[in-house]
Amino acid sequence: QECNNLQRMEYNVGDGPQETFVYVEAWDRQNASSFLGRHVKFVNLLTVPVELYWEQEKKTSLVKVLRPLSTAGITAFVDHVFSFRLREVVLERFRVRADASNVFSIPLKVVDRMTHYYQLPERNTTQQEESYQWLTKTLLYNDYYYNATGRSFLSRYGRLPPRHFMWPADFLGQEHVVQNLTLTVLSCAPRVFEIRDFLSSTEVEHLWQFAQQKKLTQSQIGDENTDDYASKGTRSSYNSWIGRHESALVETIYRRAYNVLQLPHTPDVTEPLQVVRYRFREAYRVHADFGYPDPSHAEQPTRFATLLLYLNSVTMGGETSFPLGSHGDLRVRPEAGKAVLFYLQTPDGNMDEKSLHEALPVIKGEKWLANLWFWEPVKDVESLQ
Ligand SMILES: O=C(O)CCC(=O)C(=O)O
Ligand SMILES: [Fe+2]
Repeated sequence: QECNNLQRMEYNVGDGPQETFVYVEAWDRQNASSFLGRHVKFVNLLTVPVELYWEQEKKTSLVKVLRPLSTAGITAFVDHVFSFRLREVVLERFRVRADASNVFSIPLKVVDRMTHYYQLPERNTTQQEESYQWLTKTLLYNDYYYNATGRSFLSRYGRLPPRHFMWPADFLGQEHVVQNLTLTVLSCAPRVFEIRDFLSSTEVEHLWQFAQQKKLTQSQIGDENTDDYASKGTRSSYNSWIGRHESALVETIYRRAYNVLQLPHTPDVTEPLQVVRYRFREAYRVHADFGYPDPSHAEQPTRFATLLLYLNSVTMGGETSFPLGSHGDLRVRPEAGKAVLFYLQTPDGNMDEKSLHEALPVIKGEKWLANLWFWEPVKDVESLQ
């Protein structure tokens, strides 16, 4: 049974009627997830920074500052209320919904009137004008997209479908053999695969030794403009980075990873290996690995897939969890040498909001793992907002 389909969709975002193919899950979710975390996307259409606050009954806290004409995302929980503020003035309030598109923009419809009212600078460069056009078209497109697919459109309008190959995930337990490794489907949407013995015990040992020599530093999350909603307590691990050319063995692992994803070796679309150590109770709360590039960037580069490499077996806790897995909450147990591949995009060029995942707290011993991230279509870490 095909569980992922492309379906024709007609739309009009102001350039006349158009049609395209969008990704739909032709899949009957057997255990609809009761998980209440959602990816929430924010769009700032103004030419000034706007503050995003989390509104609780007794206190409000700054989550992040949205740059002018930009997009940002967080993982939030159903029924939480946020506000956009400009110079302390609440412009808009909104609530995270379980079954709606959680894409919120400021202002909703009246950008030019607002600009006038608040005496904000007008869009005065071609780049600003271009970003504004892309962002408004993206918002219009999201209405069509959500109606057709039940998912939010998290990419920028006009982003091409991935040029990279994607392994199909048609049913649970489906296997793909590449060289002498087997990818086994653990979830159809998001597409998650387990690869046993991806690393030999020698390689595990080598990576581990390598990581010991590096100075581990407290893990950062992608955005520095955050406070407690998004960052405090979200990631408590320590990590370091290993470049692919730092040792011949690491280079071999990179080559194998490219083969497993069926990608050409050039251009290099990977980041350095990020080695992570979790101690007792350390965790990484539910998050997405993709980011939001500048809307005026033609290529829209962002992360495409994550390959997790487990460097030890954890006896209690420390599982990687995919709470929106196609067959309910999926928990992968860390086992030395095992890898997990999951895609962050869908075949139509959208970001996969169901790829949210979490590193559960370690209950016994330590957990060591390496992240290997692939970008699409090119690697451009600087482009993320
Ligand atoms: O530790 C894990 O199991 C997952 C790590 C992760 O999601 C990340 O570092 O982005
Ligand atoms: Fe992650």
